[in-house]
Formats: sequence, C-alpha cells, structure tokens
Amino acid sequence: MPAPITALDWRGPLADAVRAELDSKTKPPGSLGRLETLALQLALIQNVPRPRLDSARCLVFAADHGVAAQGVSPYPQAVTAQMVANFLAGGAAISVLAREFDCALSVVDCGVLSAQPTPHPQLLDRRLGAGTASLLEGPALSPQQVETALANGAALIDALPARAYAFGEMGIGNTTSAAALMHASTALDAAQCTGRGTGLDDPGLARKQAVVADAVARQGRSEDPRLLLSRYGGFEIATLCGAMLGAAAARSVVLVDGFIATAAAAMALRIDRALRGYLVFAHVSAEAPHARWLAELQAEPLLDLGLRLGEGSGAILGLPLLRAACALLADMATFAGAGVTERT
Ligand SMILES: Cc1cc2ncn([C@H]3O[C@H](COP(=O)(O)O)[C@@H](O)[C@H]3O)c2cc1C
Ligand SMILES: O=C(O)c1cccnc1
Repeated sequence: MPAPITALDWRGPLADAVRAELDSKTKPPGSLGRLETLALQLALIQNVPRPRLDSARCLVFAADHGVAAQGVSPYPQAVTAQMVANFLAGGAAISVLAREFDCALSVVDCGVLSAQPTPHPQLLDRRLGAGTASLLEGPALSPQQVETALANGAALIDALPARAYAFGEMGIGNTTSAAALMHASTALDAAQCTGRGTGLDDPGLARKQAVVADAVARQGRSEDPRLLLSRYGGFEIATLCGAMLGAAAARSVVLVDGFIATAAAAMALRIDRALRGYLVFAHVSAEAPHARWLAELQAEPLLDLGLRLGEGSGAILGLPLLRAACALLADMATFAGAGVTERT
C-alpha cells in the first residue's frame, strides 16, 4: 500500500499568509498570473512560507508492450532499448534538456524487451519481465506485477529524494496502452481516446482505434485503477503511477509530462485523490486525446508547444517556471520595503 498523502489545504492559514505575501510584492495583485499560483502550490506542498527547489530529478520509466505486435506504432519495438542506450549516452532530447536545466537524470528499466548489455550509473533495474502481454488478448500485467510496479515506483522516491520530479517514459506502443486506459476509465469512445502516437498515417490510426476498441470491448471498463493497470497498463505506466504517489507522500512536486504520463496520473488519482495538489501538468501534448483528458481532470497545462515526444521532455520544461515562482516569492521586494506607492 503506498504511503498516505496529505491533501493540500488551499484555504488554511499558510495559504492566506502566502497570498498576502504575494500581494505585498511590488506588482499589481495577481499580475504574475500562474507563477503566483505555482508559488502558492509549492509553499503548500512543502508546508513552508518560502519553498525552495534546490534539488530536481528526472526519471524516465522504460518498458516494452506486447500490443506493439498489432502494428500500432510506426516504429519497431527494438527502438525502446535503443533509446534507453541513447538516454544513457546523453544524446536523447531528455538527456540534453536535463543537462540544460541542471537536473539529475535516471532511467528506470521496468521491463524493456532486451536488458541493456552493461550496467550504467544512471540505469536502475526494476524489471518486471521482458515486455507486457498484449492488452488485446488479456491482462497486460498480472495483479502481482501491478503491486510490484507500484511498490517499485514509491521505493525509487525514497532512494532518490528530490524537491521536484519530472517524470517521463519510453516504450514503443505505449500510446495504445494509454489510449486503452483512457477509453476504459472515461465515457469517451475509442476514437476520442486514440491519437497518432509517433506518427501513424490514416490506415495506421484506424487500426490502432480498432485495437483500442476491441481490447476494451473484450476486457471491459472499470473504476478500479489496479484492475485498469493490470488489463491495459504497461510496466512503465504502473511504476510511474507508484512514483507519483511516492513523490506526493514525500511532499515533492510532480511535473506531469504528456499523454502517457497523464494516463499514469489519472490512475494514481484514482488510488489517492490527495495526489491532485502535488501535480503540475507541465504541457499539453499534440497527441489529440491529451487535451481531452486534461479537461476531464480539470488540469490547466502550463505550456502548449506542440510537443509529442514523451521522455519527460514537456515535464522538465516546467522546471524553470517552478524555479522562477520560488525565486519571485523569496526575493521580490515589498511595496513597503522598496518605498513604492500602493494603489489608491
Ligand atoms: C526515436 C523515438 C524516440 C522517442 N522518445 C519518446 N518516444 C515516444 O514514442 C513512444 C510512443 O509512441 P507509439 O505508441 O507511437 O509507439 C514512446 O516510447 C514515447 O515515449 C519516442 C519514439 C521514438 C520512435
Ligand atoms: O504525449 C506524449 O507523451 C507522447 C505523444 C506521442 C508519442 N509519445 C509520447
């Protein structure tokens, strides 16, 4: 069972004090927009009036998917392991961004088809198997694998503490897994939940929609997040889900990436609703169903850059905004301190 999460109190004395402090700064009230909300959210997460973001980590969760055999991705499954090697060699988009933002990067192998041939200091072995079973034919994960994945994710947070986490994923076929999770847990139909992923053409998209529709017709809808993860999840999605819950239990902020990370967040929210206050939805992906799912979750993403990569690339771009929010709350002068006249 994941550790309990303390729900944030947006109406309590700390929230009032931070709002008053923000309003005392040399700016019209509210003029720093979302940065003010972020500063308040970080204060409540850390339960202090002056939150700090002195440590940040990016974790990329990787695994393979049995459903890839159904032709739901234009890329071969081997790309998952090849990209893990690329993350470790420092050449992937997330490798570059993590360096740029001075953010520690680790890659978690949750069950890539072929394990990396050599150990690497940034590679963590949390393998649950050599890829999942196909979600089209039956449960992708066993109930025991779901429990192990959730526990692995939470334990990673204890092993790698940080004030902020940018979580990402890598797994060819995982937009199909995310689409099935969305279709099975919302009222939306398969077409509304399925996008082009890494760039399917029209016949490919039609095939993927049919796979998502058939899988959910066969295995069914559910309200139970563990059952949903078992039927449709990936090893990386379930581990990511546990890591999000663990991060919130440790009072760290979670930057949510794109469509697949949102699938993990949606399942994690069904496990513990108190997670909600700890999540910052960093961006809206160009994967069509992502905007719909964010709307369902009443989440307002920080950025809309047309990204559709995954890896945590959108999540990590939220990090400088979180840092900016903390710096403004800590370092801006007040009207009284700077001798600036307040509004009449
Ligand atoms: C070279 C390459 C790098 C990636 N980095 C992330 N993804 C992204 O694409 C995959 C999901 O898309 P689909 O469901 O269409 O396979 C995931 O691995 C995701 O992280 C990549 C995909 C490719 C090809
Ligand atoms: O939104 C995402 O995270 C995404 C979209 C397409 C492919 N991979 C990831």
